[in-house]
Amino acid sequence: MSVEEGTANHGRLLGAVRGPQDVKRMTAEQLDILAAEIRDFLIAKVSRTGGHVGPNLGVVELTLAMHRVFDSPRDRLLFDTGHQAYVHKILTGRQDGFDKLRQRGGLSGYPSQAESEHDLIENSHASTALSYADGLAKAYALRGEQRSVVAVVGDGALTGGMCWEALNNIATAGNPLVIVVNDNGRSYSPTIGGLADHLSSLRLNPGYEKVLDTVKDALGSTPLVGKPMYEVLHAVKKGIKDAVAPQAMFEDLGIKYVGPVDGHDIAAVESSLRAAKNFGGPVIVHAVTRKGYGYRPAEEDEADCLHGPSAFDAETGKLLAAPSVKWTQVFADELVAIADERPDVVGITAAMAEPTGIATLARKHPERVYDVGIAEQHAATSAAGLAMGGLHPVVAVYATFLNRAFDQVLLDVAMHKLPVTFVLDRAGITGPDGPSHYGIWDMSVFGVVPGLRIAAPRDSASLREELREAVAVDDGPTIVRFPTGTVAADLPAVRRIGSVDVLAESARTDVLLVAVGSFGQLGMEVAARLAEQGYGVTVVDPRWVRPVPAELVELAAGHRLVVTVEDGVRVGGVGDALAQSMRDADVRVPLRDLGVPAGWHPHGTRAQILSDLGLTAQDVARNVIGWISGLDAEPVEPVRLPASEASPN
Ligand SMILES: Cc1ncc(C[n+]2csc(CCOP(=O)(O)OP(=O)(O)O)c2C)c(N)n1
Ligand SMILES: CC(=O)[C@@H](O)[C@H](O)COP(=O)(O)O
Ligand SMILES: [Mg+2]
Repeated sequence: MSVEEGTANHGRLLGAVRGPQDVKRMTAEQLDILAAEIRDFLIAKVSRTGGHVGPNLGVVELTLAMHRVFDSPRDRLLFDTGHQAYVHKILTGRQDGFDKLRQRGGLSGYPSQAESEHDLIENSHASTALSYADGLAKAYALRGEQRSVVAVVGDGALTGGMCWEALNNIATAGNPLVIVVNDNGRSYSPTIGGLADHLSSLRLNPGYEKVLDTVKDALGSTPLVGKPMYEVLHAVKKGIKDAVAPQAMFEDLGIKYVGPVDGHDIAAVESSLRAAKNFGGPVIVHAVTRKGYGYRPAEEDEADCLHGPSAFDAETGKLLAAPSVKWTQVFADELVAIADERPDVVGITAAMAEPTGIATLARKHPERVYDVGIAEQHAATSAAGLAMGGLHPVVAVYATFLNRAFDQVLLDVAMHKLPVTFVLDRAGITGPDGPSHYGIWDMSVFGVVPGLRIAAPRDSASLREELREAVAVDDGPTIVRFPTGTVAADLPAVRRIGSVDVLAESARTDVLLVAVGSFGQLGMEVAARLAEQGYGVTVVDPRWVRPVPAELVELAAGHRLVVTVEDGVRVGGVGDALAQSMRDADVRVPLRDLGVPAGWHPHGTRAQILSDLGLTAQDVARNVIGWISGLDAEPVEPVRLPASEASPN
């Protein structure tokens, strides 16, 4: 495409970029223009679709430099968490896809192998890229392939334990590997912990910068000619660093350190990357960037630098969606009320205080909230320690992120019967973030943990009630899980049997419909549709879904058909567990379980994906009518006894 044609699309230079080779030829002046055009493009497109505008504005120059120094896809560029790969997608031929970013059938918000040969890691969970990179570099070394491996990892992701496991192995292996630390000082909020302090000591030490500039000027005319010269240059810098900046941490690991470099200075980043590329061993390039760089509404956004907003006004950065009562806020407000009454209740967040609502508690009781960084495993076991110390921790994470702490929940918490409450926001199908963000595993995966109880509230009132019940449990862990978005209108029960809420019942007991969590409303709509066909449906909300309440088995025995519907995987879900309890009690009523098939479901809106999965009132009702009418039509077969038990006559 010519520059002129490109102009018609996205900007004079950007419109002409169809692949990385187009940026390799550009002059410094053109690159500055291109960076500005990319920023304009990101703001224009992501303001309409929503997405990770802040993180991507911070990596424009960094990504340009990476694609100029390395030859993707032969050289592999890995993005930790992957939410900051939009610029990479823009430079690898996918500009046209941004009108449908994170929409069904459109561009994924994360790298996607189906989209491009330039993409590799699709997993949106943080702190994994260095482990992938370690393995990839070992594979290339063993196969004798001369290919660079470059991993971009944020300062937030670097607080995840896997990164340190990987760094330990990377240092030992000694394979050529470039680790770009994208240090903008923030996860959502400012990054916490000793590592963050260390990184800031590196990037903020004026003495080091001044001395370094002097050395660089002196050596500036000396072209880097591979390892020998690099060693000289590096030895000098290392000596200086040790003198003015205590940055031995990385180098004592056996990994060379280059930086800190201004991550918005393309030439400086390129120079560091070329040095790292030619070094012949593992190198960390410490790039200092600013989240939301070049867009004032993002730069000035105190909460999270417009980390991942929904659609927003490009001029002001203000969200376009009207505020609605979110599940998260209901949880946050009730947690504060509980904490006001219970001094033993404390909150833990894994670098997501605002998104999980824990920040509300922190504003009221700052001394009782712990941000552990992106470290869910540590969150779980440090919660166990807090509980051992006489407190009741409430660990608030997105459901999908607790997956990585299964062992910690199972053994460190549950086996010790410790009173820890895990509040899982974004449980079930979420939508725009796609398969690795779907919180669909918890009721199955954690449902097998002995002594752990799982609550799935259906509305605000039940969330408040079940959260209180959870923090009142003192002989084991609890989970309270709820979906993303606007909380459903309160759905009152007609009565309660044990811990089970009956939402609707009829004179006929054709169907027991077990509607898990926020599917309570769906259950009511299904019952109405079946009533039109003359069938009677008892709709129940189990409230505490694992272990399965015994009352459900008793209720099942009084119906012709049991149907369960849950916003979680079917395998090992509530339906499976209820079927097992019914078998154990010899209750031989047919049961059909509806839920999410275990699999990698595409991104879209929550409603679209649930519809694609048949989890709508219309689809469920149609299924139930088919099943119940099938029972009507079934001849009553005599129970066939095995021959040996048949009566002699
Ligand atoms: C295991 C895990 N926990 C939490 C998250 C949610 N999350 C997405 S991005 C992000 C912050 C990442 O910070 P950083 O690595 O510094 O990248 P930046 O956004 O600053 O570019 C978090 C906590 C996640 N993706 N994975
Ligand atoms: C990349 C990441 O894990 C988060 O930024 C996530 O995209 C946030 O999801 P919500 O928009 O549901 O808070
Ligand atoms: Mg960061």
